[in-house]
Amino acid sequence: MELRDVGRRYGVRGRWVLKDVALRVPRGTLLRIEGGNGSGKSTLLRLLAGIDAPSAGRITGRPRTAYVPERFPAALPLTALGYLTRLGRVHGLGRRAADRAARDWLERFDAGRYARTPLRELSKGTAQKVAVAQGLVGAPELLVLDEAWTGLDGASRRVLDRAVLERVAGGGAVVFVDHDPRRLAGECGAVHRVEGGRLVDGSAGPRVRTERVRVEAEGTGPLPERLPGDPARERLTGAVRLTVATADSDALLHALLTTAPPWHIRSVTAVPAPEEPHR
Ligand SMILES: Nc1ncnc2c1ncn2[C@@H]1O[C@H](COP(=O)(O)OP(=O)(O)OP(=O)(O)O)[C@@H](O)[C@H]1O
Repeated sequence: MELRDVGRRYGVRGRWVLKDVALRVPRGTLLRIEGGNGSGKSTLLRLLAGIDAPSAGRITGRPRTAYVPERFPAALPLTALGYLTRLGRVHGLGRRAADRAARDWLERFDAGRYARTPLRELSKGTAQKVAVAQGLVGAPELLVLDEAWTGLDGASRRVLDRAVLERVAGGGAVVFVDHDPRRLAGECGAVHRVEGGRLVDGSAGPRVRTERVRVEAEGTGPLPERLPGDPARERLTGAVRLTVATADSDALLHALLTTAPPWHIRSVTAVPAPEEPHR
């Protein structure tokens, strides 16, 4: 697939969120997209996924694509298995093959016992497993992952890491955004950074200096007293800001999303080392 001079703005007079983006996504490659908050990463992923169209430029050679969005539409009136089986059918699998693939992926994510559970009754962690499984069930030629690891437990994150590498080894392309700069580090064919609406080579950028992650979250219940990574806490209006070492950020997000009642994640920002505030 190839993007040529691609631009995207929301509204005819809106500012260009992306401009003159040129990108080739060859088969068998793993591509990381990075960039600051609101820089346009999700916009680029939606264009790559084909669920949004560019305002300028062209996208050619689209392969069979699956997309795991930042937020999963869990309100569909389907069970986990019913949903995954349908997605498998959409990707061209026969009824039995789709059923088998759906069950396999639920098992791999240790969620087989929720096969018959309606999507809207799933916990946040299990819903995220289903969200990720729907991207994998049809073995797509292009897989687009927007923060897909967030909300998964440690074992499931490793399952997803492996699944991504399997897709790439099988000739598929995977493009992802993740707040953890170590995610599949060393495995990426290329790292690109969205900066000022342009796509630039990101491999030597702030990524390597990132040591901490700042999470802003809001919730109706109390914040758990013990949180992974013992984050620095800062109260905001109606929210809390937590800063932890990058190594602890996944565990922190998982703890916030799975506490009862769950906390809602407002934003996740990588904090480059030179800007690190005093704790
Ligand atoms: N549907 C939309 N309508 C209007 N503006 C939008 C829309 N989607 C995104 N934007 C704007 O486009 C810009 C880029 O947003 P985008 O979500 O792509 O950034 P991002 O890098 O993924 O951000 P984050 O890291 O916070 O997820 C932001 O200013 C955002 O407000």
